[in-house]
Amino acid sequence: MGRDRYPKQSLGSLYRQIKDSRVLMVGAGGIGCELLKNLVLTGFGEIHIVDLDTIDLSNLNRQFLFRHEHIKKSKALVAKESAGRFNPNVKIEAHHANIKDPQFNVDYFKSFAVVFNALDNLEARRHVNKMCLAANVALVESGTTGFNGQVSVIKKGKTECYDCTHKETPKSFPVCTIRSTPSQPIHCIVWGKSYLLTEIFGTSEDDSPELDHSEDSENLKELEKLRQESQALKVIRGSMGSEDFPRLVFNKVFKEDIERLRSMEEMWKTRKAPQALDYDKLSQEALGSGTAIAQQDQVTWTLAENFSVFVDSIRRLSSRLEDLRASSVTGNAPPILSFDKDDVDTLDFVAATANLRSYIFGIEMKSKFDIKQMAGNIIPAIATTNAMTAGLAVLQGFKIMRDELDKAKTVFLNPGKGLTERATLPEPPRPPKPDCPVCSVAQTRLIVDTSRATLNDLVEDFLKLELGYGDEFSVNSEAGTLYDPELDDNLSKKFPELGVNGDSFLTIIDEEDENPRVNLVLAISELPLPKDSKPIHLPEKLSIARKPKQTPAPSETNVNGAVTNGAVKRKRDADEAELEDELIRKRGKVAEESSKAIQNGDAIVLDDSADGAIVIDDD
Ligand SMILES: Nc1ncnc2c1ncn2[C@@H]1O[C@H](COP(=O)(O)OP(=O)(O)OP(=O)(O)O)[C@@H](O)[C@H]1O
Ligand SMILES: [Zn+2]
Repeated sequence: MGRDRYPKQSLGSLYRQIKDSRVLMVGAGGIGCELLKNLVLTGFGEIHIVDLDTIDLSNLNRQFLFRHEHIKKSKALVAKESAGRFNPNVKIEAHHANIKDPQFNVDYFKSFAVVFNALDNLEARRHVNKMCLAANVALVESGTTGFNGQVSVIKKGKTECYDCTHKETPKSFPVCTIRSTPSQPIHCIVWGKSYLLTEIFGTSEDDSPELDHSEDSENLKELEKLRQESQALKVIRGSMGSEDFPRLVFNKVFKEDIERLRSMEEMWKTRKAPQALDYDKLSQEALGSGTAIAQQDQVTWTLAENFSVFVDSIRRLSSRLEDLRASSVTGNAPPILSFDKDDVDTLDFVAATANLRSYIFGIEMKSKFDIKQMAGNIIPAIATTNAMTAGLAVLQGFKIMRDELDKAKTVFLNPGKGLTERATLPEPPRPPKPDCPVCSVAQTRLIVDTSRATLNDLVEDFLKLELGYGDEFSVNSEAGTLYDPELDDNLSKKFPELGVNGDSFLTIIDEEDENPRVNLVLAISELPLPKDSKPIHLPEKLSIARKPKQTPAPSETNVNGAVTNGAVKRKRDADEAELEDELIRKRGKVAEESSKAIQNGDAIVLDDSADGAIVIDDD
């Protein structure tokens, strides 16, 4: 019996089309492994995989294409090797690379019938969304968080794009809460991870997205003191590797800094004052506890045990950094160590220092296991959710292949009532938002001879003279604003000096009060043009619509309960808000509506406890 008998039977005429198609899968992690297996077994003729990461021990419980011997190898390459065995008729091409690399340009995206996202971060999802819009290729976007999953179809001009809806920014904490007045375990964990670890073994706390500096101006005096404390810690870094190093760090952060804080009586009128710790006393108490305790990650360590793990982990990290420094090449950036939830040395350090600080402030101490979840912002990944989501993604892929976009669905997967029942809630995709800055735009490719073209050529010659823009507009790259009526310093600069190269995108925002045009997105292609011609050339006809008149958008409540008004400029660009926040926002609605869907007989996935069969009815 041929391996393609069943796919042929169930897919009918679509089978041939699928066999001749080329699809792209971005991300080969939890969803990606399941998705690749589905694509290969369905018989998609050519599958490209892009993933930048290598395999980690913690991936193995659910990323079933990987085995222990694959740890540290490329996910994309191993996924190709493992899944290729399921169906040798399928051609798989694997790239161990970032999807944002310039080799994956608009033409590359154009070469696929469908793009499947199996990513885990907002930034990469936004990028693929933008590339698929530019290439006019359909994208199946998917994501999971614990028991919740979501699949949606994105097609230029037909459906909402990834950026049409607001994505929440990750949670950050005011600096003073973290550095001076912690009140919850998470505050101490962020302190251990984003302040102490980075100050001693990394660069500087200022880079951390978890620290919110927006209230800085209200606390200038305290912040000045905190800056001095950081400076003093930097001096202590100089004795890294010495026998005394753990004591020096300990006395600084768990004694002197705490005593200074405690002396600020105003601060402790309404809060419990912190209590400094004593190194010698704790080392006496810790004599019997040893370092093996660090392996017990489900129990809450005693104060003395936390002390032992602190001393041991700071020594482990110090010698690692010393070794890295000894082998680093002069001229390169000095080596640093940064937090990784799967790096046991950094995790032990963060767990122990967070707990010591919690003790000082009278906050509950936590187990290393709990700290790992909190420090890594981890919601456990559920293999079954990934598998179901990947299955739903392929079903949507079929509709795209059949050119039946009108039948495509945004599907929410969520835990139904109880543990055994699961349900999906399909909705028709929403239309594109007329004011979306990403998809409701005019878009074109622009050929630029970057060896000659200056920003002035673009602004004066191309935008004003050729396209008829007035005086009020701005030119923006991914790095920020390059030009607006108040910012003309860059006009004489050539494109590469502004960080704009082939396959960069520029967005032109018309800021005229009267009847402004929609945003214009220019996909730059680098090409030498004849010397006697202009250095910027528009290869295709372009028409730019006017922005729809603003009607005040209804207020909506975000995850954190803050009310935002859709008419106000959206807060954009956070690295890892991911799909999760959207899912959390929708979770309440899904739970409520899925029970309605059950009553109405709409599409549903039910785990039938009688015979274990799972029925997926997606239409
Ligand atoms: N810009 C990018 N280019 C290519 N691949 C990416 C990019 N960003 C993320 N990925 C990949 O997307 C995949 C997402 O998979 P998943 O959510 O299962 O994460 P993971 O890192 O495998 O697991 P976990 O984060 O739960 O430990 C990862 O393999 C990751 O390397
Ligand atoms: Zn959009």
